[in-house]
Order: sequence, then structure tokens, then C-alpha cells
Amino acid sequence: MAGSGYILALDQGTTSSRGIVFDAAMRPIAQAQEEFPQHFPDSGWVEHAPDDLWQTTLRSAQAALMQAGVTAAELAGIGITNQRETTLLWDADTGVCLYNAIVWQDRRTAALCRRLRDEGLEPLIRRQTGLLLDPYFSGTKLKWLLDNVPGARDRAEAGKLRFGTVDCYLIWKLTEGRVHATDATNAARTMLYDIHRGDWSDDICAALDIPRSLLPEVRDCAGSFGDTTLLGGSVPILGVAGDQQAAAIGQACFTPGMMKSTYGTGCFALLNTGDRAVQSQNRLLTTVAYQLNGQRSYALEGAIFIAGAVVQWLRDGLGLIQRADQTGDLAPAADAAQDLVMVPAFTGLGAPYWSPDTRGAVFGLTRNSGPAEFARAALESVGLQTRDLLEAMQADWPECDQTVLRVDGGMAASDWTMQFLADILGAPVDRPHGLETTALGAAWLAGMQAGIYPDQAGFAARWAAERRFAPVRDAAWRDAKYARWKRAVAATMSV
Ligand SMILES: Nc1ncnc2c1ncn2[C@@H]1O[C@H](COP(=O)(O)OP(=O)(O)O)[C@@H](O)[C@H]1O
Ligand SMILES: O=P(O)(O)OC[C@H](O)CO
Repeated sequence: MAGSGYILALDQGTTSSRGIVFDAAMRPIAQAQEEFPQHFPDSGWVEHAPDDLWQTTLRSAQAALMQAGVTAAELAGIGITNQRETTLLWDADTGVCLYNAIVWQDRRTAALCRRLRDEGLEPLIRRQTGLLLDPYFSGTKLKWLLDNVPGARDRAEAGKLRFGTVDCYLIWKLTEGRVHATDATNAARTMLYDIHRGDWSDDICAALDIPRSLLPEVRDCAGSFGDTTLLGGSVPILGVAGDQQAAAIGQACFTPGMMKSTYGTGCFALLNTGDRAVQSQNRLLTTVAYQLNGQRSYALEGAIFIAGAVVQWLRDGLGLIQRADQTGDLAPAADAAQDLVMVPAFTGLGAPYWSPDTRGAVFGLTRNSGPAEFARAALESVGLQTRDLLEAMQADWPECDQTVLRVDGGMAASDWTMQFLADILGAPVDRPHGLETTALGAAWLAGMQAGIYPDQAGFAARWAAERRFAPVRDAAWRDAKYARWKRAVAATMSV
């Protein structure tokens, strides 16, 4: 029986799983986190052991509850948020996965994607799913599993297997095989889901040879996803959203024109476009922002692969700093006469360039270039890449007079970077209290569904900026700086 006013958010990410307990006032009161191994069985391949995803999630849920002193009976519900696109395939009777989870970063289907593009499949995919034909998404990963795991295709055709993204797998495990469901935001990342009709695409499934019996039921982000009895009592799962969408929800980006940008290892920006699914002409993704009461809201999404990771590189690769936050002292001390430009294309460039083979570069080096200049260029590269995304978003949706950018993620703690971001965008940047917006988004979905948290308007009204960074530089500075960046990117891509 659901009890009083606590919500458990489960945040299953690429490198760790977290459980966070929120109280009735939506304050996080306890958190537990567990990392798990990454598997790289071949060049460009990235896998997770399904049992690691499940056990670290379960253990961090139990540990967070223990720490909070909250029992299952006191939980009003569970909200799940997750690394998106990562693909699992399991036996419908035993729940045993046929293979490791193929992670969103995995590039093993690059050649398959090229072949499908040559066969002319991309326009259909773009039209129906809002995505690009890229190994990033689940569709070709699932096809790979069916084509490469011995016996998989026969068992799939006999209706004996189930596919899911991580949310779906966790729901299956938590409900002990009673519920095979996902939410619209996760479905939207599979490359198999028609985001306009709100249903799996028979055309794409046919093109990829994917039996429909594998696919989960797609539900609203707030709704019933079954109950779990594995935490010491029966608790309903009431909220589900992919992690980037959950961050947009946690940031209360509920009206068209509102945008959030999450600065973790990489950066993911989502711009709410309301009930209009804006088709990008600039290689951004169109995706479901959230679905509530059967109503879909859409977003334009831009993904940058390297944001906080460039700071990690200064620390671990170059040894220029010991801690990430030292960049905040170094950057302002950089020689103003030197203007280093760093293009951190360590793993290629994401949106809007989508250039997987480009590698990084630094321009403008002198004999005096040192840690401070490198730190400044590294932090600036994050703001400059964000401007690339905003330029693409504005070109895709010119009628949007975009005014609000809300930031979160670990790197949003860097005041220097956030000020530079405001300056290079020529627009204010708002940073909320607490940068854990992803878990908050999942918790709010569940708590709102349970009736203990405010509705959308009430939740949005509670959002408060801890700090607003207002631009202090003029347009001439901004344009010159950005023009230099564009030249540096073009040069890097040409090498
Ligand atoms: N004060 C800071 N200045 C610059 N970068 C920072 C700062 N604090 C954290 N970071 C960067 O932010 C990233 C961590 O953010 P986090 O949201 O925890 O990432 P993820 O969830 O992707 O692991 C790291 O890459 C780190 O280098
Ligand atoms: O687990 P994260 O925070 O790196 O997020 C991964 C994204 O959902 C991938 O699309």
C-alpha cells in the first residue's frame, strides 16, 4: 500500500546507477551511487553487463532508502530515468538477456547504417522518427543482435524474446516480468518509433526485419508502470523518462522556447518546441520532450560529445590540473594577448557537424602558451559548441525568439564557463539551485502522478535560479570570437 510522502528516483546512467530519495517537499534527502564496469570488446564497441545495470540500480535504491530511513511503505512511488538508446534483448520466460547491453556510444553498426543509407532508408527515418540514421540509436543495435546472436532471430519470430531500452529492462526486472513497457521519450530514441503518430513504425520495423512482438507498450511519462515488491513492500512505478528529457522536465522547460543544456561528460541541449515537431534542416534531432495525459510535447535536441570531458583531459591526459574546479582560477589568469582556440573533437564532432572522423586541434599556440591558456580555451570550447547548437536551433525554428537557457550538470558549477556561455550567446544563462535536475524530473513525474507533488504549473512556479549570468560583452566581441571558432572548426575538419 502506498504510504506517505516520499519518492524514490532511480537514475541509471552510462557509468553509474543512483538512487535518490525525495521528501514531500521535493528535497533530495538521501542518495546512493554505484559505478559499474564498461566493456570494450572491440574497437568502437561499448557494452554493459545487464546484471550490473540491474544490481547496481537495486543496491543503490536499497542503500538510499536505508540512508533516508524510509521504508517501502512510506514511498508514494518510483520514478525512473536512464541512459537512453542502450539496447537489451531478453528471454520472455526467464528474463535472461541473450547478450550484453549495447551502449548508446557503440559504433558497431556504422557499416550497416551506411548500407541502409545507400539503400535510401534515411528520409523515412528522418520523417517518422525525427532522428538520423546513425549507430547511436537502438534500431540497428537490435537488428545486430537478431542477426548475430545464434538463434535470436528464430526465437524472436516465435515471440519468445523482448526488447527494451534500460528503463524498460528495469521495469521488467522490478515487476518480475509482469510489465513490458517503456515511455514515449525512450521510445523516441529507438529509431523504430513514429513520433508523430505515437506508435511503432511498421515501415521501419519491416526495413530492419524487426518483429513487432519484441517491442514494449509505450506509455505516458507519468502513469502506471506496475508495482515492485523487491524493496520490502509493494511500491508503484509512476514516472519514466530518458535522462535528457528528465533534465528538461526537472528544469521545468514546459513552454515552447525554453531550453536546457546539461553539462556532464558531454552536453545535451533540448529546446521545447511545444506541440510542433520541428523537422531540423541543420542535423539536430527532433524528439519527444515528454508525453503527459496522451499529449506529446516535442523538442529539438543537440548533442555535443565533449564538454566536461575536455576538463578531464586537462587533468588526466595533460596533468595540467589536479581538480576540475582549478580551471576556474586558471582561465581568468590566461594571457589576454593569446587567443587559443581548442576544438575538442576527441571522438569526432556531434551536432550540428556529425563528423565522426574529425579529431581535435588547438590553434594559436605560442611559446608562452601554458596551463592557463589551455584551461581558458578548454572552457571556451564548451560555450562555443553550445552556440553552434543554438545557431542551428534558431535556423530550424526562426519564429522562436528563444530567451531562456537553463543549465545543469557537473560543469554548470563552473562560474567562469557559465559567464563565458552568456557572453558568447549574448543571452542570459540561468542556473538553478541544485544541479541534480535529472533525478528531480523523474521524481516529479512519479510524485505528480501519486498526487503528492504539484501539477505542471505549480512545479514550474517553484523553479528558482540560484544565479543568472547576464552577458557583459558586446556583439562585436561575440561575433569576432565566434567567427574565429567557425574557422577553427572548418580547418580541423579539413585535416
Ligand atoms: N568546477 C568545474 N569546472 C569545470 N568542469 C567541471 C567542474 N566540476 C565538474 N566539472 C566537469 O563536469 C563533469 C562532471 O559532471 P557530471 O554531471 O557529474 O558528469 P557525468 O554525469 O557525465 O559523469 C566532469 O567532466 C568534470 O570535468
Ligand atoms: O548517462 P548519460 O548521462 O551520459 O546520458 C546518456 C544519454 O542519455 C545518451 O543519449
